[in-house]
Amino acid sequence: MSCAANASAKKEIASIGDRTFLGLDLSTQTLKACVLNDKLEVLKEVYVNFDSELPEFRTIGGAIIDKADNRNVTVPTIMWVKALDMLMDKLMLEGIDFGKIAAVSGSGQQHGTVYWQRSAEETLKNLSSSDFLHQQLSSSFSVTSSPIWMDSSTSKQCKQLEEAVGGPEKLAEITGSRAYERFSGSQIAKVFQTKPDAYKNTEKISLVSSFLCSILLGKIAPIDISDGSGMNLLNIRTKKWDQTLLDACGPNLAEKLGQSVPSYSDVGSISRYFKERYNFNPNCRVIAHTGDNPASLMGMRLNEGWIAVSLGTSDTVFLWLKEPKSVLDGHVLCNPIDENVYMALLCFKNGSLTRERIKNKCANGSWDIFDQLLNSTPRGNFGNMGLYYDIQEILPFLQGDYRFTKNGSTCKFTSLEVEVRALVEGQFLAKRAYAEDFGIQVGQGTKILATGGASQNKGILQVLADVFNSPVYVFKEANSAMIGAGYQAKHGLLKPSMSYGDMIYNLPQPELACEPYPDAAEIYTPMVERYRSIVKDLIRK
Ligand SMILES: Nc1ncnc2c1ncn2[C@@H]1O[C@H](COP(=O)(O)OP(=O)(O)O)[C@@H](O)[C@H]1O
Ligand SMILES: O=C(CO)[C@@H](O)[C@H](O)COP(=O)(O)O
Repeated sequence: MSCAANASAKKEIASIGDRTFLGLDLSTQTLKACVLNDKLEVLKEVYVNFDSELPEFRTIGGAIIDKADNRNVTVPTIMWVKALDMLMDKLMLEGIDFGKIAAVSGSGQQHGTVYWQRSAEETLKNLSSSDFLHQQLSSSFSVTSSPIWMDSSTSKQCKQLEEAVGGPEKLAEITGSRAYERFSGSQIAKVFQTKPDAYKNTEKISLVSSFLCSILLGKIAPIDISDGSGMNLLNIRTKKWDQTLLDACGPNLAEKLGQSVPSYSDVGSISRYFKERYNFNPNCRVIAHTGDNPASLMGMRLNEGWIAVSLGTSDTVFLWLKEPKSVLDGHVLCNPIDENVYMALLCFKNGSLTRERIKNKCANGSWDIFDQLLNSTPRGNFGNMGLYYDIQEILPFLQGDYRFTKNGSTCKFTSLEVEVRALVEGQFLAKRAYAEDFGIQVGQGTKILATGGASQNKGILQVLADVFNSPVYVFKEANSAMIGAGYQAKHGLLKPSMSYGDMIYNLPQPELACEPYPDAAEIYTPMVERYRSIVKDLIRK
């Protein structure tokens, strides 16, 4: 190390009150960043939207869906790298003092996998700070398009994984979930089976979260146990990979994945590339990155008694869980704050993009008109109900549009406003039905915390409050995964001297957005039962 480098290595990060934290979120449609001060207030946010700012990759909603069957869904991995180049430049243009950043953490859309070519780690270590990352990492991926969470092409591999351990119940008991098509284990198995040479040339496999972390670290970062629980490969009790499951997916998988770590782990200092190109302080620490839902749990400061509903590209329902449980519909993940507890997660694929389709069809592409239509129909929608699945849904496993009047199935509703309400009510009826099946108590005393892009929409939140017969709260900041990553940066840096609870103790409480109408239970409790029976029929058919 030169004298100058040595001196700068000793340079302290800004005084404690002056230090900042960087939180990143590589979600489906956007790469987001926030800079938080030591009080965890947001100083700056910047975004790179994939469809509009990186049009050369031709994504729609951040993904490329294979039109042949709508089941193969991927993203060119290099697009995410280029987005990071752009995000860093935006932060620089905003005048961020990178030297004050004490720690960085991040989150990523869950389940997606990145396949690092042999020698990629060498490339990561030796990046030249005068060039963009995407110019230098363009040949670092043995599989150039990463399968993401919207993919549903791996039913065959799911069956194989369940058979390897004695059935779906056993797999759910070990890993927190039965086999799901989007989970990383079956995706890796598909790569091994369909692209054996690419698999052989793969030195390491990352999740989207640990891939982002690897770039900041300048070496392959470990997978954290919380995002790792979305792979069908990790034993959620021992927090170790399950060898039988690894063997069922492909050879030498343990080496390719590396050891998993608790989500708050300090995994090293920021790489030379970021120090030289952006003037990061050499003492800036990189904290492990996690999945966007676990990061949201942190950002929403969720504790017992609350149910979180995230309305992003996917819609998810999640909550804090003290003990793991075995369920066939839904997931149990290791908790990103404390490895001795868990979180429950339900995921619905057809969230915001489906709402956008109906907005474009019925409301001229305007959320304001969408809201007017929603508000011009009564709760219960005159007995009309709709289920809309643009792509293969997870819960329930259905695709297509299904419309019902109070007398039975129909191909078309009589008005646009009925269609809009049918969509929104149908989406929340599904969430309530699956939440109840999971064992979540809905009703008396339930409090809902909403987040994600669509949580800015009061009309949508009112339907959520009514269907769940519970008040809905929001934080001013709707991007809880990004904020949660910022919190994890500080938590990981200070642990064990400061607990997460102490760290967030003085932060503002969420604000009440909507309360249910007095007739909500009377209207929606029977509708949940009707929804269950419709779904049962559709699945049987
Ligand atoms: N006013 C609004 N009403 C309903 N949905 C909205 C509104 N504003 C944004 N959205 C939705 O938010 C979505 C993006 O949410 P976001 O949480 O950023 O997604 P992700 O994190 O998955 O990339 C968009 O697809 C858009 O449909
Ligand atoms: O598959 C899941 C969770 O199991 C999704 O929730 C992804 O994590 C994508 O998240 P968003 O981009 O929609 O926030």
